[in-house]
Amino acid sequence: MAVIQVGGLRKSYGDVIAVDGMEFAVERGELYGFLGPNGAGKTTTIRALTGQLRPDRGTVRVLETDPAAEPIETRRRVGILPEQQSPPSFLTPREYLEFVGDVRDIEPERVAAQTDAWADRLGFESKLDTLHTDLSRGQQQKVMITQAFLHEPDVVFIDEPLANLDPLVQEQVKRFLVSYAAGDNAVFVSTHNIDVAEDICTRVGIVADGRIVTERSLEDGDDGSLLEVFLDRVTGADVRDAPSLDGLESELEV
Ligand SMILES: Nc1ncnc2c1ncn2[C@@H]1O[C@H](COP(=O)(O)OP(=O)(O)OP(=O)(O)O)[C@@H](O)[C@H]1O
Repeated sequence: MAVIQVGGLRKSYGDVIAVDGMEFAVERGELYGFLGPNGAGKTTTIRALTGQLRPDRGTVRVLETDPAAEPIETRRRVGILPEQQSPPSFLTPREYLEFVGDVRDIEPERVAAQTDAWADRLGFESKLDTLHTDLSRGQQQKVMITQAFLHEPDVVFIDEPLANLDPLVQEQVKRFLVSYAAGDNAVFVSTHNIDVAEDICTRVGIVADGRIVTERSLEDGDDGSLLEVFLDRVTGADVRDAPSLDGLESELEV
């Protein structure tokens, strides 16, 4: 049974139609990639899925709950790593994670154990008691990843999970996401990065103009690379006319 379900979703901001006719479903065990260019409607969809905005039309269900009707309950049960969000500058990672644990009703001992495990996994043990204002962007991103998984949620929404991380930590986070999804959870990753989607996702939905234009399972070896499908469905370009795939690919990784 699907733990994330979106049907006929529409959301506009004034005259701008950000999402229209968005449809997809994600089941436990899937690492679903939401891949699309700037302005395709990815963040708007995630905000509808996490109870941060009310759709104009359509159905949104997360763990069988309507996030617009029960935003607090939804946010308690899922993990969210929003795009470009930083932990509070006036707190240390340890204080912030204690605060997050408190809001989510997690036992303090479990919060402490999870904090130590994540600090060890991502290598920020020495920064646990340093104010966020004195941490690098990458170190702050590690704290944000930790808060999303602190309560070991069944469903996690992540916007650009690898932003600001060095290559070694990127590999660790990628491996963690794959194993977390395989443990009967659903991980939903929004990204521009075709390589990352191809590397870790079990299935990818390609988003353009506010809806999914095609979906690809990456487990059963669908024909063609994701880049070719992306170019064909999003830009209408024939990849054989392209002078260099590498050049195009880096252009797409905004
Ligand atoms: N608060 C807002 N007010 C007006 N228009 C908005 C607002 N938020 C988003 N939009 C518009 O809605 C469309 C979809 O935006 P959205 O942020 O959902 O795209 P996205 O796929 O997440 O893009 P990116 O990859 O650049 O983050 C864009 O045209 C954007 O300009």
